[in-house]
Amino acid sequence: METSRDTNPNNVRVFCRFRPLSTNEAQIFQTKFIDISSDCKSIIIQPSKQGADTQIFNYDHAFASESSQELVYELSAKPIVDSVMHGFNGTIFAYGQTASGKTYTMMGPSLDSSDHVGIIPRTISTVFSEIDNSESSVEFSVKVSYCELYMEDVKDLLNENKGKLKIREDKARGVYLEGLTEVYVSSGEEVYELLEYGNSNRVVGFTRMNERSSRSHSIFTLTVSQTNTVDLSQKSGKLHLIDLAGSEKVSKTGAEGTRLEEAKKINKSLTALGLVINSLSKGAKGHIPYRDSKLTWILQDSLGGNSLTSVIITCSPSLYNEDETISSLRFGIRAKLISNTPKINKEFTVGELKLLLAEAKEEIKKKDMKIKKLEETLMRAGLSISQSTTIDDSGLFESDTRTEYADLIQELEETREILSNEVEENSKIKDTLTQLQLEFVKVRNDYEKLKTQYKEASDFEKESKEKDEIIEKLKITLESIQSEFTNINGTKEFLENRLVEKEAEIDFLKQRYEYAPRSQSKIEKEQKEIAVITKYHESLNQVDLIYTINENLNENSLLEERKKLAKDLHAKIRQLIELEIEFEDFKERYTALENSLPFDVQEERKKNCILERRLVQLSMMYRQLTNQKSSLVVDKGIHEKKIQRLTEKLKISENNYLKIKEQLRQADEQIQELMKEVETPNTMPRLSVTGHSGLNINSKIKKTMRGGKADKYTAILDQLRTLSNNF
Ligand SMILES: Nc1ncnc2c1ncn2[C@@H]1O[C@H](COP(=O)(O)OP(=O)(O)OP(=O)(O)O)[C@@H](O)[C@H]1O
Repeated sequence: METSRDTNPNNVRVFCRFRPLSTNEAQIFQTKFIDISSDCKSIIIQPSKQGADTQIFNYDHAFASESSQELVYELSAKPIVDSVMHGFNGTIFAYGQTASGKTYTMMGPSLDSSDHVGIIPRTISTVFSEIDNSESSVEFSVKVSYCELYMEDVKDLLNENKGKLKIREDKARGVYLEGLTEVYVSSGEEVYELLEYGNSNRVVGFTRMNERSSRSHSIFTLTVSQTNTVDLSQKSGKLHLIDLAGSEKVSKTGAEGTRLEEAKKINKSLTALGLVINSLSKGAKGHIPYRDSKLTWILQDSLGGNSLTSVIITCSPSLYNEDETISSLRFGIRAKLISNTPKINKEFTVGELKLLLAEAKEEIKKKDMKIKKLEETLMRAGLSISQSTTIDDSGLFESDTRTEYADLIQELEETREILSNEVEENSKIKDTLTQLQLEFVKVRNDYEKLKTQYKEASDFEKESKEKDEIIEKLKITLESIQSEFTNINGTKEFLENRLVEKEAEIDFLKQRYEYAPRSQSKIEKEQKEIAVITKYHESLNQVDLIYTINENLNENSLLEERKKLAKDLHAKIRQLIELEIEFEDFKERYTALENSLPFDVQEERKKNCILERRLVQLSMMYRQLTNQKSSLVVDKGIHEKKIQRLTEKLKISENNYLKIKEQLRQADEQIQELMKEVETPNTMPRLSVTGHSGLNINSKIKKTMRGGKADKYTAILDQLRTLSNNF
């Protein structure tokens, strides 16, 4: 048997995986009957019976026993996971006889060993790492559900109290399970916890072929929704990861009682799956028996619908299982022929809707022109285009042409109606989007305003802090000035006292002078006389000078006058000399008088002089200090007024702070409400779950994540929250 390798990219992709021989098989049925081609695309089965042909099965990839879990994931699952991250639906399921390695492939032998984990845990890691690495403008939300189909009943593995779930179908949601628990998650760890919890609820039992045989089909579903916060476009991808129960020959598994009943149901649903795949592989357009079993009904979209699907056929390499292996390989070949119609599940942006609208308008225009031309042709043929005029009336056309024309008109009318409906629909969507955009702009503006207010508030806070510091400094300066002033006052008082003392001393000294042979006043009087004489002498010298000048000017005419003046001058000089002699005499007498004073009086005089100088200095200091004091008093007044003004400003700013804080709180509330409105999923019913401890399976609250972990919007909210908390 040979199958075509070149298939449509939308076809179900099929992989085949052989597990290693089990211990039993290795001991008893060692013979391997299969080979894998060198390009790992084909399985070659050598005939075990004489005369039979070699069989070749072609797949997208064939994994040998030693293939790693990572390789299986990278080739069979990763491309689908990537597509889900781009808004496509995806399904990955493992199919094969019991104990062929389905659970090993989908889940892995244990969730704890990272090297050996299977497709489901690896998918979870990919999803969260792709979210982390995507654009920060994209907002993600991820929700998971986990259920099993046991004995033809659907059970919620995340809430065992749910009972049997019903399968529903509607246009908007397609096929879904009513009441299935869907949990929003924001990290791989959360999903692992849910997985472990769900796995612990799965029905697993011992059979002769498998110690831990899955007695149910399990469906783990991840829905990744994303919103581009720039153009507001939205898309969401749903990924079903399915571990089917294995078909089994009851004679081999030795199933009895419950195990037998389980085996019957499992085989029945797998037969239904085979029939659906058969119908689809033949390209049947009509009825596909999806509803013949719950398994095929649930998988309706994954098989021939809006989904990218990978099937991994798991097989035993042992000759003991030859029939089952060949049967599984055939199933895979049929599945490979199924063509799906995957499409991105996205909401249009305004720009895209505008484009669609423009295209629709263009189409209408073309059709209108066609109609017009046809009408003109009719007119030229002498027909009017009134309601009553029919082609039959004219009798001008052959019946074929009439029918064609009528069909065309009909088609045009229908197209026009469809297009106008579309235009109407588009304009409604456009309005909604415009409305949403306006709301978004409003929220953004509000945020900008708040940001500005916050900035102003912080500036004001900074300014106030600076002012507070200045006030503090001024207070300290004032205090030091006041203490300096007090010191100066003390010094001033001390100096005043000293002055009084010194004045008393001077008085005392003055009294002592009275006993001297010549009093101080007399000395002063003599000094004054000496000064007068010196002045007079100087004036005489001046007159002499003038006289000399005049003499040079007019020697002859003033001769007489000169003689007279010379005479006067001589007389005055004589007088001066006499006065000088007398002055010298006075001086001598004064010195003698001073020398004749007793020693202590002389000392007292010297002291007196020093004290007088000190007194002058102190008086000057006192005057300076008084001036300083008065300027300090003025400064103090100014500073006090400044402090008063700043205190008033501070009060005003405190009030402003309180107002801004209140505004921020209100804005935060508004944003929270807005976000709740935007985020609340309106399609999924809210579930109330009870009975689990520790595990948050009640999480119907959407947890949004930003690509690149640079969550701007959340950051804004956090900023606002912190801001309001900080106040
Ligand atoms: N590729 C593999 N490498 C090593 N061991 C494997 C591999 N595949 C399966 N096994 C082992 O084979 C045994 C059966 O595997 P598994 O339980 O996955 O089969 P199954 O198809 O899920 O069976 P069932 O349909 O009964 O649930 C397990 O012990 C498993 O560890």
